[in-house]
Amino acid sequence: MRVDFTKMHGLGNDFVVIDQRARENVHMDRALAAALADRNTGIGCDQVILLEPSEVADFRMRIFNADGGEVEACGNASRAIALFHGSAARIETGGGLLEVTPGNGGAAVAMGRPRFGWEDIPLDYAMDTSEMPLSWDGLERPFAVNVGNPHAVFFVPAIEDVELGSLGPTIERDPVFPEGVNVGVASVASRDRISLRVWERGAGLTRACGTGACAAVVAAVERGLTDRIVTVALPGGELVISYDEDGQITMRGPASESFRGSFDPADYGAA
Ligand SMILES: N[C@H](CCC[C@H](N)C(=O)O)C(=O)O
Repeated sequence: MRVDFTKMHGLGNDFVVIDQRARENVHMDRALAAALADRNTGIGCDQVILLEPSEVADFRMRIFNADGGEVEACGNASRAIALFHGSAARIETGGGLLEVTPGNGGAAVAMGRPRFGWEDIPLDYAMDTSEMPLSWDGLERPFAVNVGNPHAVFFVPAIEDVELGSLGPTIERDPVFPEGVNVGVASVASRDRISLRVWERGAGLTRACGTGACAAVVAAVERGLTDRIVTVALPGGELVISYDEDGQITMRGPASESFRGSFDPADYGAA
């Protein structure tokens, strides 16, 4: 039986969305997610997003990276799903409960509060997460934070000068990050503007990373580099992140539907 999907993106970070809230049409696993995400032999995307019923929210969003790994959070997909759903909703994710509000060609997402403890990131051993005493070929002393998923944020003078395509995977897979990590390189342009590139865990370089933008703003505010409302310029476009006095993160930005289609799981070796 063919399975319907909707192709969506947030600033070029793209998704295959499969709505299984009414019934399960296909059993998603690592192999099928990676096969669907493959840009040569599959549909092609950075993440596969599954919608399912939830006991604690309006519905549940499951996130599978292009490598097939299931993870806890995806900021850009949260906005895409808000648009897809079409009205305000509470969404259950592995990283916690999100509140989404669609509008103005995108959505606002209440992402919850960041966590800073070394075991929350997680890291392999105790250290100061606000300035990890480590370096990787000149990239050094990142701010580590969990915003539903783990991020290491490096502040640099010029993000385009960083060889993120080679340094990203090295850092992502460093044993100090037992669950891997998303790697952001950020430059602070002013008290309300940051430029950012992200090597995503399980997906590589993407056009945008919503949780990466949240992590970069939290890091910048905690280090006193910016005010609490910041425009983050990513390769695919801009997001506005606020990180308020009581620690709540809100992300605002666009989301789009690209096209709708269907696939036969048997073509991907699935039942
Ligand atoms: N690669 C991330 C998941 C997708 C995050 C990104 N696409 C976003 O918009 O937040 C991780 O493994 O935690």
